[in-house]
Amino acid sequence: MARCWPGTILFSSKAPRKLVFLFTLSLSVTYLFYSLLNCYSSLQFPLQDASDFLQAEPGISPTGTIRSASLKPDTFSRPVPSLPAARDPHPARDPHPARDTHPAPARAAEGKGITGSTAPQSNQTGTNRSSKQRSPEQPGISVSSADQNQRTFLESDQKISTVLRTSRNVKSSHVLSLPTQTERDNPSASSLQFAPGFQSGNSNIQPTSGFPSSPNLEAGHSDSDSVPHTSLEKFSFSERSPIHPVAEKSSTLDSDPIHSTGKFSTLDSDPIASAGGGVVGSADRGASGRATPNTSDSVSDQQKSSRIPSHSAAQDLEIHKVQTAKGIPGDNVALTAGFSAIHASVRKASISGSTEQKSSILSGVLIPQNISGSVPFYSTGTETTLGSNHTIPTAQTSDTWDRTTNSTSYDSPAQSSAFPADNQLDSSNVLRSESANSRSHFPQLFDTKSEGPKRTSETSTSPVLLGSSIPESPSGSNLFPKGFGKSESESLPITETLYAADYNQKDTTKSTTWETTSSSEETLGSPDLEGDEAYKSMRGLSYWDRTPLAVTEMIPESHTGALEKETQESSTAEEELNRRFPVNSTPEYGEKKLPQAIIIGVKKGGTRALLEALRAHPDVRAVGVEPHFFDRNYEKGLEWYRDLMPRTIDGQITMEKTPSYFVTNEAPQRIHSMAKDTKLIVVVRNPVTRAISDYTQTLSKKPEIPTFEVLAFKNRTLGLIDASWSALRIGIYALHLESWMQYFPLSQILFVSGERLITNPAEELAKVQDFLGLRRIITEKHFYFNKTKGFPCLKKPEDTGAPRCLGKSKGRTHPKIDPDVIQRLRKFYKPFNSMFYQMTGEDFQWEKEELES
Ligand SMILES: Nc1ncnc2c1ncn2[C@@H]1O[C@H](COP(=O)(O)OS(=O)(=O)O)[C@@H](OP(=O)(O)O)[C@H]1O
Repeated sequence: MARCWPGTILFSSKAPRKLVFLFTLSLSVTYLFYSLLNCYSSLQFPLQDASDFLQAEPGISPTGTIRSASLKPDTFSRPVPSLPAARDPHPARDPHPARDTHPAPARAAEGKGITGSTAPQSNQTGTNRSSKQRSPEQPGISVSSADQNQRTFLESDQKISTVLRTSRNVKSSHVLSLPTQTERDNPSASSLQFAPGFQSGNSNIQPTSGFPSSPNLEAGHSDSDSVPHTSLEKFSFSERSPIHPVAEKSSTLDSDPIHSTGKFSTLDSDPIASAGGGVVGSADRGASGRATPNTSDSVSDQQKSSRIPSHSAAQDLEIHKVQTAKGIPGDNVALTAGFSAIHASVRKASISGSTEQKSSILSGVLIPQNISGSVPFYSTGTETTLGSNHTIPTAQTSDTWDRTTNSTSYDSPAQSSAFPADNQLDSSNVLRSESANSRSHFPQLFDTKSEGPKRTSETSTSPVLLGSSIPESPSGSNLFPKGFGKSESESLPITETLYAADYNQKDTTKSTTWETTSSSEETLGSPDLEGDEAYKSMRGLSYWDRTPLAVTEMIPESHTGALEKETQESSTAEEELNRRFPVNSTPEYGEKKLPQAIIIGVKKGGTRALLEALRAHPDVRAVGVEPHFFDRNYEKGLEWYRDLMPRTIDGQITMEKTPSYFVTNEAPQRIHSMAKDTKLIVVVRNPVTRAISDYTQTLSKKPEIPTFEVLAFKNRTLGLIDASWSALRIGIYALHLESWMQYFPLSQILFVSGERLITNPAEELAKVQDFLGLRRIITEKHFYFNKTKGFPCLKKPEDTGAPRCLGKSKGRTHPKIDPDVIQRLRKFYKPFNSMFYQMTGEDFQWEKEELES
């Protein structure tokens, strides 16, 4: 050390002392100068603690329960990444850029037809922008947020904070702040303290004036109450309404957040799987009243397990024990509130986060074990098969409007039974779903071309949560699940193994054996139309009836050649009809355009009924079958797609419907890339009924499949719902919607109630016509309720031709499902439904309907 000091050398020389002194002095001064300079630099860039990157965002909540944060402006040299309004967040990066998107704007000037006008033209921050059905003035949940309809992702090396979304009339922000490494290593540290309300099972729920569209909600209640608003000091997302300060005093969810009698709900029981009272009816179609053959649960859980490889029953049991020991019910309220934030966080982490970060985001958020009474458990999961190409060939499909009799009658069969107490829930499914849904945003983790995640060290922690989410101690002393905060290699094997097993075996088995997955029955080229007779009778019907298909509307032979096997087996009735009875009612003029509006979902929601009704509109031209372009046939290119479309003339809009788009990860980006002003319509239906309908469709093709009850559970004994089963997963609408919200403003998406489409089709059609910028031509005069069919059918305004009902593939008799299972599923979906209501600003009243059934 001394040798390095120059003064030592100098002093040992023979130089005069004065010189030596001066030289030493100058060296000292220089040294001092640089030291000071260095010190100054440190003061300028004190990067000691990642939490320093975050600063409270002013003006959100005086109580500080909202932990919205933003980057200190001088922290990074690069600008804070901020998502623009959904209008054009992702400039074209599509392999098939649309050459001619929509000449429709011309029509806008004429005041008819679709235009791009409803796409956000500015960076509006309001949530009810252009939807004619909703106005910004509408009351509803109001949750404070610094940013409306704007997302700001904040990240640092150790903390990720996400401010998420608003919806039409709901201003909200979800903030997720993840623990630092230190916090993870020392879980008992205060850093992972949940806000008092949350920790004690409370959440900062805002009582609101209710949804604008929910006049029938019980007084004093609002579905917004059931929307999970959690407030955590850290590790949380929270929402609160400045206009409902009382919420601070009482803000809890009870087991029935939506229909509880108190002002506020209390999350002190498992909203998903807790004991319920007498139940409540089956999810059978309320309008038909047809016989419902009993399909008893003939396959044991063990049998099912053997068929559906999953994580072991022992693991399930372990979870169960832990939960029981802690008295902790499963909970997906927290999950519901969380998955958006999680989704976004994962997405963000996928861009820049470390592997560990990715892992901690999910497992950390989803397994907050110190939350008494609201601990979600995630066991092993499987990947979903959504968007896969497994379409079961249809032997008896129909999509025509039958000639039937006229009457009006609505039946509403209801059953009830006691719902056994059970505090188990398998939310892993949701997590899997989330993981799956993150695929498109997680390119380095998922190979979207293949069925499973890439087997790289990077991917290993992505499916997260599964194995590593099993709590370490039932005592609650450990705040983190096994593997959390540990090295990647420590926690990885469990995750990797279980995930791989589930993914590669279980779902594949399901999807190939008894799964219809996302496919509906109207795949391009597949026969979903029946009754040539009915069709023949339709020819030449007056304007409001089904627009006769032009010859050009036929699927070109060249197109069908490349279609899937099952779709090649027979042509559609439409094709057949056009072959036999070529019509020239729509001459070969006009041009084929890419669709300006698409019914993107949901499968079994009532999409065919909607499209057929719309096709009665003279300004609508729609391809009769499902092109599946954005999920299965994308590589064929936009010209292929366009060529499928019917010709349109000025003032007409082109439409198609493919319900599986809604659950296809790539679809939002692809449609956005085609035309960002594309209008999207989603017909939604009670997810439980939808699932049964979905199952019924599969059952009609594959009678040998296990019962619904068997398929619905990962482990029925433990009450672990298998949301990886696509029939269930499709119904988590909020999850899927979020993907669309990355690309489209909500004002560009119309949600149609599948239930109201049956009970009041004219009203729904009015909404749709408004949304599409069409004249309100389809009205109640065009519908009648057909008792035989059990559904509304189109009637003729004049005495020509015949009324039309949808074919026999619509309105199948649902099998009778165990009421307990139905109840379990209702509880499972409830928080997701609530979130969906919040996101859309509409209460679809599924819970109310369930109570009444
Ligand atoms: N008017 C009318 N006629 C017949 N059926 C009607 C009608 N309106 C809505 N529905 C409901 O539509 C459900 C089928 O939904 P989809 O057309 O979206 O199914 S598919 O995804 O295209 O296969 C179908 O579901 P199931 O009853 O379970 O078969 C019907 O409930």
